[in-house]
Amino acid sequence: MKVRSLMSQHISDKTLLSLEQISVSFQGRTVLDNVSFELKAGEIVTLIGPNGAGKTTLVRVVLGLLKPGIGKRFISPGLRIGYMPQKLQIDQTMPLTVKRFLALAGANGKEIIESLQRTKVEHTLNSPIQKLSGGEMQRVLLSRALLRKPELLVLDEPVQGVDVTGQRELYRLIAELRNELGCGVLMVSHDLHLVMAATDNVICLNSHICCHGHPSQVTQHPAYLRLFGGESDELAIYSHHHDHSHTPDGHVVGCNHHHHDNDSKDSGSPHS
Ligand SMILES: Nc1ncnc2c1ncn2[C@@H]1O[C@H](COP(=O)(O)OP(=O)(O)OP(=O)(O)O)[C@@H](O)[C@H]1O
Repeated sequence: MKVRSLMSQHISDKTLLSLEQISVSFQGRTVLDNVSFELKAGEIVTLIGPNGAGKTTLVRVVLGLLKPGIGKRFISPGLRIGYMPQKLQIDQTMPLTVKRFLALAGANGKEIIESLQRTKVEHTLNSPIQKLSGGEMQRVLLSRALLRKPELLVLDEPVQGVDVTGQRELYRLIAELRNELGCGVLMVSHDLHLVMAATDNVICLNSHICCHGHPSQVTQHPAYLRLFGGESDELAIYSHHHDHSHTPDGHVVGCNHHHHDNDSKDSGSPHS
C-alpha cells in the first residue's frame, strides 16, 4: 500500500520505548490488563479505545508518572519526551500571552518563535492564551511539547476541540514533524478515520489490547468492529451520495436510480 511505504520509511530500528505485560488496578479494579508494545524512532503509534478504556492511564505509565502494579517499562537511556496533555487548566482571569506561556516552560525568545513557526501559529505570539481558537490552542500546546526537542512525542487527544478540516491539518502536521524531527509519536485518539492516514500502527485498547497493526488491518478486525462497528455504520450513512434533489416541502425530484438502504434513511428526513 502506497501510504504504508511512505510512512514506514521513517521508522528506524532504534526502540525508544517498550512496555512488557503491564497491568494496573485501581481499588481492585483492573484498568490495564497485560499490555505490551514497542515504539521505534520515527514511528507513529495511535491508541484508540472507548471512554474509560485506560488510554490516559497507559500514557501515564509511558511517561513514568504511574508505576504499574505488574510489568516492566523500558525507555532508551536519556530519552527526551515531549508531552501534550489532554487538558490544561488555565485561569481565565490571568493575563497570559502565548509568548509568556511558552517562556514559563523555560524557552528563550528564539526557541519560542521557532517552535511556533514549526506548528504554523507564529501569529499568536502576543495573543492572550484565553483568546485562541481551539485549533490554535492545540498547536500552541504542540509547540510547548516541541521545546524539549523530543525524541518521543506523547500526545493525548491532540485534535480535541478542533473542527474536521482542522483535525486533518493537525494530523498532517504531526506526520510532518515526525518526518522532519525523526521522533517517535504516541498519540491517543477517539477519531477512527482521520487519524488513519497519519499513523503507522494502531493499538485498539479496552483495558487489554483487543487488536493492533496497520490501520488498514485493524479496521477489518472483528474486535475493532465490535467496539466501533456502530460508528462505522453512521459514517456510511453520512457518506452517501445525493443524485436527486428535494423541493422545499421535502419531495424528491430528479431521482434516477433504484431504491437502496441509504435512500430509505434519507427519505425519512425531508431536508437531508
Ligand atoms: N487515579 C485513579 N484512581 C481511580 N481510578 C482511576 C484513576 N485514574 C483512572 N481511573 C479509572 O480508570 C479507568 C480508565 O481511565 P482512563 O482515564 O485511563 O481512560 P481513557 O481511556 O483515557 O478514557 P477517556 O477516553 O474517557 O479519556 C476509568 O474507569 C477511570 O475512572
